[in-house]
Amino acid sequence: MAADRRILVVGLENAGKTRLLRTMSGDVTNLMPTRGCIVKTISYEGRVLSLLEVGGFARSVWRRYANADCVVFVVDAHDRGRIYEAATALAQLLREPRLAMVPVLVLCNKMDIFTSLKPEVLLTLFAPVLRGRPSAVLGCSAMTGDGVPAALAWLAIWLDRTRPRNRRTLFRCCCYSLRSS
Ligand SMILES: Nc1nc2c(ncn2[C@@H]2O[C@H](COP(=O)(O)OP(=O)(O)OP(=O)(O)O)[C@@H](O)[C@H]2O)c(=O)[nH]1
Ligand SMILES: [Mg+2]
Repeated sequence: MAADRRILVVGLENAGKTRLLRTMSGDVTNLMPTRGCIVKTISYEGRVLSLLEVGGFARSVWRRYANADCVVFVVDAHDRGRIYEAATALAQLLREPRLAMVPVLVLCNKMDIFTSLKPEVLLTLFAPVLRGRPSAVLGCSAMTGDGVPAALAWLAIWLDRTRPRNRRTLFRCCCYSLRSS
């Protein structure tokens, strides 16, 4: 089996990260805010993707998990009052040197709610944060699954173009976080 590729999934509390991972893996159990982190491993067209969610409440430790091949940043596009906070949080994370040039996918979640901000609007806010690296800003609904296949397809393209990183510390950090949360 192919070596797994590791994707760091972060975003503010309530953005929909756990729902997204569950939609990707076909798990429909109840949601709770994530304390520490969650790992979901899925198969996608011959690839093994390990998706590591670090909860929004654990924002101060996101960068401990920077040894990833790709970053997915989930935004609650319906929560207009926290959009700037979300962009600032991503900008702070991407100052981490280990994330230089790592592909970043911004997922504008909750597109099933018609008053949510559209990806085109959020693009203007996130573009300066993403400048100089492979990136995309896409809409999705973790609730209905709309946009999730396109997100996976984008990740697959960029993972195939980049070599796996040396990430021996990723799961050690993860165990530490689970013990300490
Ligand atoms: N309408 C709608 N609600 C969503 C969507 N995605 C998530 N939610 C809801 O938003 C709430 C938070 O979802 P979670 O997946 O737990 O959010 P999270 O980003 O993992 O939050 P933390 O673990 O606290 O960082 C839940 O009530 C979800 O059902 C979506 O696409 N549309
Ligand atoms: Mg969560």
